[in-house]
Amino acid sequence: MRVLYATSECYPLVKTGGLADVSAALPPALNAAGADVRLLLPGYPAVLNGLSNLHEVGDLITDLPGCDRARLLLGRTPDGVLAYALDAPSLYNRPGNPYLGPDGQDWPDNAQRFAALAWAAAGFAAHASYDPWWRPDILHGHDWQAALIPAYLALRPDRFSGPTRPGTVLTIHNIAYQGNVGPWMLGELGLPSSSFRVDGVEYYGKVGFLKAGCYYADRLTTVSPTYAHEIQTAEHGTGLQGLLASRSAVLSGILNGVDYDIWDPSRDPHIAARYSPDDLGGKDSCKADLQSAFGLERRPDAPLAAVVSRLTWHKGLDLVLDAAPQWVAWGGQLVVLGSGDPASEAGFRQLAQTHPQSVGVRIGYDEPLSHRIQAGCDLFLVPSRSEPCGLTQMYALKYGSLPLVRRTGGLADSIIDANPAAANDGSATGFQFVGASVQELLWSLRRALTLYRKPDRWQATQRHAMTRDFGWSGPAEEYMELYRGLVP
Ligand SMILES: Nc1ncnc2c1ncn2[C@@H]1O[C@H](COP(=O)(O)OP(=O)(O)O[C@H]2O[C@H](CO)[C@@H](O)[C@H](O)[C@H]2O)[C@@H](O)[C@H]1O
Repeated sequence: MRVLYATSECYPLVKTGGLADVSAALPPALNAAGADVRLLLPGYPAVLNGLSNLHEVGDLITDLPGCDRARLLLGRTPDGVLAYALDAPSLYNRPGNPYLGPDGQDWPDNAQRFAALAWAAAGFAAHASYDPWWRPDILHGHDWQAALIPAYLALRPDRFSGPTRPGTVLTIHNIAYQGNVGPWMLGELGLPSSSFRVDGVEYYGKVGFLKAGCYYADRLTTVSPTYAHEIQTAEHGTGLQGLLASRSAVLSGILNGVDYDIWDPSRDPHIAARYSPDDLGGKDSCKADLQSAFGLERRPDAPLAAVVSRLTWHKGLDLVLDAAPQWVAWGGQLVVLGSGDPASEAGFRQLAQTHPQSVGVRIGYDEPLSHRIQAGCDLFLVPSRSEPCGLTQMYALKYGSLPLVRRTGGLADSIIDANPAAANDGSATGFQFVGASVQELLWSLRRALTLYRKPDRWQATQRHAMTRDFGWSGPAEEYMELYRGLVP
């Protein structure tokens, strides 16, 4: 089973969020399950510099949207997965964030940049010249950046028909990001004007990349079963709910996994002391390390809650901001690592200034610090309004930092609330709340505090959380089954 896995980010080469973690971990897991997966990545400087043994394959590509000359290079990721880099300097040779310019705004040509990625992926279906030695059976695109792949196959048979048509899969990691552009872009994107209709690429008067993918892909997946259901509703579907409901027979939710080579407190090089379910002692040192890193009062008995997140509205962190004064009044501490919405950044900065002994805030992106936070906190907060899967709550389980989450998407599917029934039979792994309100968040913080004040029961819950298996082998099997359904 040859799978071309087209994605706009992959850890550790380029990462802005969870998509990068999945793109790094799922392909090796699929390869271990018997597939032959190769990545296709935009040739950002970090990708060209980070892939080893990079060499040119195939002919020059001269028909990409928005770019007249590009090369395909093949190399290996640090995890050993083969990866094609689409070397199109006019589109990708820019430093920093893959989507945003130095002014913090989207690059104005993002539509062309990611249409080109999809175009190159679709080209593998037709052109033996792309890589004479390797033709994919499946084209698997991720998020809006790769969502035009199935649209190109369907709408441009003049360019993209080959001896056999590969199956197409589109995975939605977050439906909130859709890639919508004005209809005047159709020609530049290589889409026929006849496709600008509701049963095509049109989406509320615009060209919708994600919409087009949802319409044309053979299979649609998203990253948790609950989110697969939620995106068919008006509350979460962001306008695509009708289309997705009409395609529910080919839509499924496969929960993401965790790469335990990277996220495991018994061998994490970033944390102050190693620990495991059998010996939790090191976690106290990690907590002390975290308190001093954020200049907080060194109180071993203070319940320390933490957030590591992009600061966007859908992550629900305004609720944390509003609940924090009460949490501090209860004796709690809080550390926050994140960046994003300027108002949210300012709010957290202000909170830390008001409570310097109890609240520490770091605005920015810091991978090693995120490990120290996972290890050093007691409670890990993910109060998202919507959360397709969420990875940090699963990392927190492994680090014995009990997740406190809103019951939505993958948070609902991965955390078992410490309600009386679950607490009695020992199955609880964290805390959930339902309504996106400060009152509900505070109520579950209070429940967490009550459990925290019973160290034996708290530690039993930690141990249970730490031994849950959210590795990638199960999800990889589910993707394999899906692929098999597409290959005759
Ligand atoms: N300031 C910071 N410093 C360091 N590290 C930071 C950071 N901010 C975030 N991170 C890291 O980025 C990743 C975030 O992953 P998530 O799954 O929580 O969210 P994201 O919304 O980006 O991903 C989308 O895609 C993923 C993958 O499918 C889904 O799980 C998710 O629900 C969906 O919204 C984690 O590895 C986290 O540690």
